[in-house]
Amino acid sequence: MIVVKVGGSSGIDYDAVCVDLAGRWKAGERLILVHGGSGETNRVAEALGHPPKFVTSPSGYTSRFTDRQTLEIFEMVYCGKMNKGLVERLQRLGVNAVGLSGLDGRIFEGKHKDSVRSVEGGKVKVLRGDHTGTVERVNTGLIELLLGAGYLPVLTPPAASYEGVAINVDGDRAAAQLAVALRAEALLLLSNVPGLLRDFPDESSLIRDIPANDVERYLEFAQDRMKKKVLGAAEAVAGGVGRVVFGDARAGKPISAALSGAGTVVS
Ligand SMILES: Nc1ncnc2c1ncn2[C@@H]1O[C@H](COP(=O)(O)OP(=O)(O)OP(=O)(O)O)[C@@H](O)[C@H]1O
Repeated sequence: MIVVKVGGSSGIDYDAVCVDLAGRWKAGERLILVHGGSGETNRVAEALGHPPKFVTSPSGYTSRFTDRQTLEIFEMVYCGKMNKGLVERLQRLGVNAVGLSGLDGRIFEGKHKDSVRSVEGGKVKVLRGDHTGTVERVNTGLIELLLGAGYLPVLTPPAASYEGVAINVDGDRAAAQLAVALRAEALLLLSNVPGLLRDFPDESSLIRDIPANDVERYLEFAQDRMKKKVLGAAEAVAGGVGRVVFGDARAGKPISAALSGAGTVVS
């Protein structure tokens, strides 16, 4: 089993990802697609007059402050436009894909965090009314049912809280938990960069290999949202996933390239 997570930043070639995915699926490989949608969510939120608000925690992690209205916009984009766009591409390529969010069948579950600490102007503020959390549990029953019946699952945040509330969760870490739960042989985190760069945005500074027992040390090279990918990779390899690759989804055959060693390989 291979878990492929494709991001939602600008420049990603979703046609290239789906053509590659469809080819491998039809050849008999079992794969699951997880996706993001941050770039499009930002555009739609601006257009709807509710611009995105990002907060940086005292430990340096950036996240989207998700009030109820933001959550609804997030769902429109992630579960609507992005998810159905990918399912449609796969259907046109002859793959019977099924798109679901983590809320459906409680595929992704975690604790609801209602407040977040944010560093603003050198001071730490507590913001309430946040609909976020982290995936702690993956319920694989529905996924196994779909895979067993020949469907390719296309999954997206949000997740379900233990009380059944929709929560915005990081897609990379959700994909990592999924890969662990399914005992996947590989997790591919594909985005609009060649991999983890030692000196972002200099693409010639690509880090080619990271030893599985030393992933967290590489957090120092990751800025803002890349930190979550490094954290997800650490969680996946600690949970028994054989290999995590940070790969490029901007062109070519992104999945095949990542599986044949392009990008940053954590193993
Ligand atoms: N050291 C680094 N190497 C590579 N990219 C980095 C680094 N530090 C920060 N980044 C940023 O991380 C981004 C990738 O993370 P991001 O979460 O935005 O992507 P995504 O997975 O495509 O999106 P989504 O959240 O929608 O799934 C890159 O576009 C880049 O701007």
